[in-house]
Amino acid sequence: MTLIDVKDYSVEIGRSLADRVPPLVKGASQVAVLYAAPVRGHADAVAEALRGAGHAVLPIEIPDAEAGKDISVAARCWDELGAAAFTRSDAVVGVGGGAVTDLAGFVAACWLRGVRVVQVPTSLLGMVDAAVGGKTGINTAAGKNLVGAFYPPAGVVCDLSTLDTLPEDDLRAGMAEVVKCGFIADPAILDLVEADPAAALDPRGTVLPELVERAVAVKARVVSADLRESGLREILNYGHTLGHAIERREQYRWKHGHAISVGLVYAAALGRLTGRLSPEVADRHRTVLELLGLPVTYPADAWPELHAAMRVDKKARGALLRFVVLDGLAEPGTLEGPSDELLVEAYQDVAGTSTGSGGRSLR
Ligand SMILES: NC(=O)c1ccc[n+]([C@@H]2O[C@H](COP(=O)([O-])OP(=O)(O)OC[C@H]3O[C@@H](n4cnc5c(N)ncnc54)[C@H](O)[C@@H]3O)[C@@H](O)[C@H]2O)c1
Ligand SMILES: O=C(O)C(=O)C[C@@H](O)[C@H](O)[C@H](O)COP(=O)(O)O
Ligand SMILES: [Zn+2]
Repeated sequence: MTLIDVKDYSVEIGRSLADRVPPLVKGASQVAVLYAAPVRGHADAVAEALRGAGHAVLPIEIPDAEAGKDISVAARCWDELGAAAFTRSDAVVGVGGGAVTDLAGFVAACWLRGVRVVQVPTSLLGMVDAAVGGKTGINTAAGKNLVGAFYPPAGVVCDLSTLDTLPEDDLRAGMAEVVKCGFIADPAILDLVEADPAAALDPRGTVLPELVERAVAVKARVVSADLRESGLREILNYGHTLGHAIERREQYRWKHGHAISVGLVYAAALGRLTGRLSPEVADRHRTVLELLGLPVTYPADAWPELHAAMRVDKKARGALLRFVVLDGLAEPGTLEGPSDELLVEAYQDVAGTSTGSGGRSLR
């Protein structure tokens, strides 16, 4: 097992780790286990380990994927905690993909103004990103993750054996966030993917665990330095300004990682067109993502809707849009208040209508 420390807690990475959960909820009489139907088996294993350690378990099944990140679902969880007389010494455990861990963290952050939460991510994306770092929340009609709290977990248990049941499409989607970490901080990730994309996607091989560890290390370093996103943490949002707009336009039926994949190509185009990023590194975004079978294009006629949706991005300041861009490999920076002309030009890379502007500078 590998341990990666975040400021006040650790991320444990290994196989068959259900028994690592009980020590993290020590002192709790009751433990609510939140999960969605596709991971019921994994949640049962965690519940069994908790019962074995003497805890009373309150299983709460929530709707799958983005349908779970809804205020009505959070309210139902709070009703169940209330009915069970859940106290401040009790604990919540989220078992599932990023949607479950985001919701579980939010439920725990608000109940009695904060009870312990332990995250047990079962998707690749949950392990390398969603369950680590304390961003919790739900979606609203206005956009993605617009209501939430920074609420760090008491611990994160990444049981790699759960990935054996993860659908391949979701495994690929998680790789978008891994690749993001490669571009913003750890280019060895990109080298590993390019050397053998099939190995990178094999949950029983040795490459995927290394990618998980590297991506978690990037996230751990960043959130340890800036939990509340007052500066450095914004780099983890690389590719997300357009990505979240796509998710909203698709009414959350697109996988988060798929939307972020397209968003990464867009962010790379912004870097290239402002003369900050070389055409080679910008192109590398598309090639790495394509090697992993991830989407890199989106319809041209969607632009007006996407542009409007980007206005509620959390990095925006008033009417000023702000993007994370690269000044080189592993050199993230900020692009503030880009012109509409630049935004449209960059979108042509995504819409497949680019006229091949190469390294041309456009500010
Ligand atoms: N809080 C953060 O910092 C952060 C970071 C990145 C993403 N997110 C959020 O995470 C969500 C995306 O997470 P995701 O990609 O895990 O999607 P998801 O939670 O929707 O899971 C994808 C699908 O895989 C299923 N699944 C998960 N693990 C499984 C397993 N081991 N076996 C079988 N099926 C399994 C889920 O039930 C779901 O159907 C988005 O809501 C995104 O906004 C949050
Ligand atoms: O941890 C972060 O910070 C991130 O930005 C990680 C992202 O991958 C993640 O999707 C996050 O939920 C997006 O946050 P948001 O604040 O833009 O909603
Ligand atoms: Zn993300």
